[in-house]
Amino acid sequence: DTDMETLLTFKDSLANPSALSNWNASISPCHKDRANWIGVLCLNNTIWGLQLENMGLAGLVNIEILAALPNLRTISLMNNNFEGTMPDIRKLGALKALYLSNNRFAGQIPNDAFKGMRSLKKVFLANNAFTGTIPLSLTTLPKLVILRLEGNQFVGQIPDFKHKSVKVVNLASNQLEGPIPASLSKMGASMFSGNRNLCGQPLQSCTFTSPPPSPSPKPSASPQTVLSSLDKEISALKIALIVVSIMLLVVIIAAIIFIIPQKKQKSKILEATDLDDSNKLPAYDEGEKKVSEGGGAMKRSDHGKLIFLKDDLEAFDLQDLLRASAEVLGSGNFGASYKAGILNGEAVVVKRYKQMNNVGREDFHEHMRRLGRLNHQNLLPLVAYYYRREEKLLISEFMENGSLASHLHANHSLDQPGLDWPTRLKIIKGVARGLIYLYNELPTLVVPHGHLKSSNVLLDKDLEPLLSDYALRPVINQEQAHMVMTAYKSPEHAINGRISRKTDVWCLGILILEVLTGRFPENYLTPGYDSNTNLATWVNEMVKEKKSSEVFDKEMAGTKNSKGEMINLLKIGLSCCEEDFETRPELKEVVQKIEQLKEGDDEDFSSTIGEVNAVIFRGNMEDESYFSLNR
Ligand SMILES: Nc1ncnc2c1ncn2[C@@H]1O[C@H](COP(=O)(O)OP(=O)(O)OP(=O)(O)O)[C@@H](O)[C@H]1O
Repeated sequence: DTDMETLLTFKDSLANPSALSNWNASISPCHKDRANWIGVLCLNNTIWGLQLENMGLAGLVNIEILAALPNLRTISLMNNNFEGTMPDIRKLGALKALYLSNNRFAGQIPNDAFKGMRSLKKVFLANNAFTGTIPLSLTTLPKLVILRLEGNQFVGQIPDFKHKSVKVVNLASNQLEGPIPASLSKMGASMFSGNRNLCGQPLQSCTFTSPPPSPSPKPSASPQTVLSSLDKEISALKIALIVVSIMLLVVIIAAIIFIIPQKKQKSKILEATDLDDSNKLPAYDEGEKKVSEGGGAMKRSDHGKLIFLKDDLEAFDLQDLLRASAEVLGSGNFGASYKAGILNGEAVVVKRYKQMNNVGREDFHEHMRRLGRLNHQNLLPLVAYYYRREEKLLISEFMENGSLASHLHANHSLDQPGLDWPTRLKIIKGVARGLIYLYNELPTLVVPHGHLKSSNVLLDKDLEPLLSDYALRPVINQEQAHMVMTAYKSPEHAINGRISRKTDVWCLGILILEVLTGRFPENYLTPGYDSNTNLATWVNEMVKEKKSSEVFDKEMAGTKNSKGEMINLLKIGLSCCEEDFETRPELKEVVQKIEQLKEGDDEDFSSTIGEVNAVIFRGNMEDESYFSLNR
């Protein structure tokens, strides 16, 4: 009720709240995790976010009112016409994300406007009319990850950002001048473009017209003074060493008394779940074995708990998992995956993640609960998870048809023929549906999937695709994400140092080309993006060199009468791989186009390959935009 009152007060404070028409007292804003009111994000009957975007809201906004919502973590007012000065947010100390871009906020932001905002990770103030210098309190936010100030009128020098957490600071199109501080020198040059006079890495180095004044020479000291000051320094060093040794001794004694007995208990769990550096449990070394072998001394109470997200599957516990026969499925960027047969005969997959240890326990639980609520036929449901600070286990159902990658790239036989065209199109359609579902359900994530690739598209018994490893970016260590996640292999990350909601579109494009060509995207084998090893570059080159007969996978059957659809899908794939993400289509647009493709009938491909190529050439010649889009 209080939350409702707060929101109604907020609505009344707005000049034209007509878009919030269903905000009224007849129904509460949230029912469990579902929102009854537009733009409200709910969790367990409480409000954790407001997403009032593109609503034509205008006038002044009093964000302070929202401080009465105890669980509010994210506020977005983007793409409206709000005006006035920077809203005062300091009473919302738990806020994690503030999105105010694309409004008409103006004027100088006070230096202490962000003081004490210890949880703030994302600050989007882009494309407003802010003036004056960049507020210093922004530079001291301990958790800041993304700051977007582009398209304002900030003046003066860029201050130094103190915390390593900062990954993106976009300052383009302001009136800033002077040297770029070392803390930001690794960002892409586009982050600083369109300013008055900035210099230093990653832009051109600063040239000073007059050399800085040289310090006045110190009078030289006599040998006696030098020796006596050296003496003093040495005795100060001795004292410091003695103090440090005593402190160390105390710490070691305390460790022996308190910590080691506790550690012994914990290590029993470690014995059960730890892999060595080679990413294999010792018990897994000889293929299929009992996981608990060698760990027989474990008591039931010693195990950590598996936390189940789907009630119907709560049929086993960690001990069952550890006892189960298990088989290594493979080892990816994040860690290894195991297939484990549990008591009721069903198989589950346990995947170990080592790059999730920066995220706090509560944030991790909250994110897992969020993922557990997702429900779509093209998403692999997360069944359960296990939390330990250094390592996490995520448990999902085993998909008997393996991954799309294994179907596309394994050697085919009569028993396991390659996928035919109707099946490949069905898979792409399912992937597109799963993706758009993620986009709709996770509106606040920058990349709702983030790790889309063919080994993360699993196939059920009917070859229906299910996406896996989705929406993990918020819990993956930021400093490792760029090494392991496919989103970070996109051109925009290489060029602009950023990823966006269009980055999954790029990954989808690569996946489409992989499905059509049967070629493995080599660019995923190296860190970062390299246009030379990019599949889209290869396809474009082949078409330009009139070698398009080699573009489509020769093992793809069932292509007769489908050439138009195949070419259309190839074009969709290439448009998704557009390097400039501004001109790349939105996911919604791509999914609509994919949905319109028909699945064709089942005849032999070889007889039509010539025709297909002829149509590709004709299509390209006729469609000017085809090449210009995919230069
Ligand atoms: N639920 C599942 N059912 C069947 N096979 C699976 C399942 N989950 C993963 N696999 C398969 O196990 C293998 C290893 O998967 P894993 O997710 O560990 O690595 P990856 O997808 O290759 O890389 P990354 O760690 O970057 O996601 C892959 O071939 C994958 O397709």
